[in-house]
Amino acid sequence: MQQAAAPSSVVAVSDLVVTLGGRKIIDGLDFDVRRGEILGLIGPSGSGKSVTMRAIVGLLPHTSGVVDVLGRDYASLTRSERMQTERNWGVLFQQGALFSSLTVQENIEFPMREHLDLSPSLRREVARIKLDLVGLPATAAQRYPSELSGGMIKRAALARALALDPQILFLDEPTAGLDPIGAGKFDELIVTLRDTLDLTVLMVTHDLDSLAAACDRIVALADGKLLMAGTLAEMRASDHPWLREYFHGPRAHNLEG
Ligand SMILES: Nc1ncnc2c1ncn2[C@@H]1O[C@H](COP(=O)(O)OP(=O)(O)OP(=O)(O)O)[C@@H](O)[C@H]1O
Repeated sequence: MQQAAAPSSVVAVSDLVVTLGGRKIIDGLDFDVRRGEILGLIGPSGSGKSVTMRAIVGLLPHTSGVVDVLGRDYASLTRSERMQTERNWGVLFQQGALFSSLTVQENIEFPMREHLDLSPSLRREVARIKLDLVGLPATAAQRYPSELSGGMIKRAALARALALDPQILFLDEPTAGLDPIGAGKFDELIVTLRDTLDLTVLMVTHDLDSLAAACDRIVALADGKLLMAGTLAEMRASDHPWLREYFHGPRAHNLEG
C-alpha cells in the first residue's frame, strides 16, 4: 500500500521493490527522510542499504513502489526534469569515487560543468569555497586523488557533492576507512554543514559513533525490509535480536552509560 508523503518529508520511499539479477533485494520498503534531519540507514551487510540509496538517486531502477524526492516521484520525471531534480542532491559514494585523472579542483567543478552555465573563473571560485567549507587547504585543489590521504579524499568528495548547493546529501559509509579521530571530525563536519547549509542528510553507516554523534533518527533494514525506524534510544530499547546485538554488543561500549 502506498503512503502519502508527510509534509516534512524530503525523501519518501513507499513500498519500494528493487529486483537485481532476478533476486528481490529490496522488498516493500517504506521510510521517509524529514527536512533538516540526519538519518542513519543501518542493517547487516547485504541487507540492501547501498541499493536503497542508489535506487533513491536513480542509479538503479526500481521494480515497483514510489521514490518521492522533494515532492516529485522521480520515476515519473522527464529527462530534463530529472536533471533539475538531481541538482538538488549531492552524493558521496563509498571510497569517494573521485575521477582519478582529474585534480580535486576539476573534480569539484565537474558537476558545475554538467549543470550550470558559469564562467571558468566563477567555477574556480566556487570550487575554492567548497574546499574551504569541508576544511581542505587551498593547496589540495591542484592535487590528484592518488596524492591525498583517505580522510582528504572523503572531504574532497564531499566538496564535490556540495558543488551545486544541494538540499539533500546522500552519504554511503562516509566514515568507513577513517581512523576514529578522523571519523569523529567527519561526523562533526556533517552536522556543521547540515546546520549551516540547511541540509537534509541520508547516511548509510555501520559506524555506531556516527549514529550517536550525528544522526537524529535511524532506519534499520534487514533482508531489504524495514526492521525499525526510530531514535537511537528507541533502537537501543528494542528487543529485536539483531538490534540488541548491534546496540549492546562489544562494539557498542561507547554508547553505554
Ligand atoms: N548491481 C547489482 N546486481 C545484482 N545484485 C546486486 C547489485 N548490487 C547489489 N547487489 C546485491 O544486493 C544485496 C544488497 O547489497 P547492498 O550493497 O545494498 O548491501 P549493503 O546493505 O549496503 O551491504 P554492506 O553493508 O556490506 O555495504 C547484496 O546481496 C548484493 O550482492
